Amino acid sequence: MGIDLHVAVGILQQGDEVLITRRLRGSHMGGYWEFPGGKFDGSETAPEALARELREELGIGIEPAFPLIRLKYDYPDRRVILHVWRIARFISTPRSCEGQTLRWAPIADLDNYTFLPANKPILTSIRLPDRYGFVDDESRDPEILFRQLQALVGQGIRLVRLRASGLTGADYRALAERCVDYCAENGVALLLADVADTGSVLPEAAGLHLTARQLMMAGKRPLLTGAQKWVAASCHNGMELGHAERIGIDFAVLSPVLPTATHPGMSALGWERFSALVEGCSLPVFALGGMMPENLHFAKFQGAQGIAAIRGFFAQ
Ligand SMILES: Nc1nc2c([nH]c(=O)n2[C@H]2C[C@H](O)[C@@H](COP(=O)(O)OP(=O)(O)OP(=O)(O)O)O2)c(=O)[nH]1
Ligand SMILES: [Mg+2]
Repeated sequence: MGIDLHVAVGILQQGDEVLITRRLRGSHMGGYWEFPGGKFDGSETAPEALARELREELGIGIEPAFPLIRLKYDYPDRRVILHVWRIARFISTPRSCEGQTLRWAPIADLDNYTFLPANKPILTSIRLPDRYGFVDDESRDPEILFRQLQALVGQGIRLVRLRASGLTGADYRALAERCVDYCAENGVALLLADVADTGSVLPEAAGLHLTARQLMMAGKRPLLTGAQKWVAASCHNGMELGHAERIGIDFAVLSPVLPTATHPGMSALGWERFSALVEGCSLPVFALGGMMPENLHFAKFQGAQGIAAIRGFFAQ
């Protein structure tokens, strides 16, 4: 395949709506919906290409916020590398400068549009928050675990993994039932631990989070019934990330990024390695291991969707 085609893509959001555009018939992949943007010119950086493309296509001036996701996709005739950025602010009202259809679409309705086939991870990334909290205590006490969930939700966390490694079978299921109800009332997406343990609770939850071991044993993405479920996976290296991507996992958590008190013996990846691994993977990836709220902004510039933590969200 020819050279890699670098493309800058901008996500403009107002309230619950994002700006989508429809590719002109006659262009590469004409008729599909996409996000505004276009190819890098010469030695432009992503923010430079984005500023120029959005001026040309929408007639607006922009201030980029941070990189949301970077991904690679092979079309039959070309490989594209999409550099997707969130836009912090824009000046003047976006209008169609090239005859393309523009629409402010509610994020909840994006599945109703036929997007370019490369865009699936972008849609996941837009829907995901930038903080992922784990309920994870060695404790076997469901009360303690439930209070951990309440505390995470109290911190504004809207995506939670119910790991509860000390509980199995009916005990885990009973806790999961309680947590699913609480999360539904509070607008929180709850990911459960294991299909075997969750049974009838699973359709009520937002999805599943697989351990690295479960991931590597899975020959395909677990099929979940119900509207728009997520399957996430824990990864520690490029092989696991690659497998997650191949079997259609929606997003990953990569760890340990920094040394942690909970896994003192384990050697940390460090940000440089984290960044390189994320660059080789086209899924949204959360950074886990020693994460504190103040790491969030930096993590995004290292390619992360955001940060995941067990205790870090409660640091003083
Ligand atoms: N703008 C944009 N391009 C995308 C998205 N997803 C995706 O696969 N692409 C691909 C399609 C195209 O092959 C490539 C963008 O190239 P393009 O032809 O639109 O580039 P451009 O805006 O500079 O257009 P032109 O100057 O060639 O007319 O990236 C997306 O969401 N937005
Ligand atoms: Mg374009």
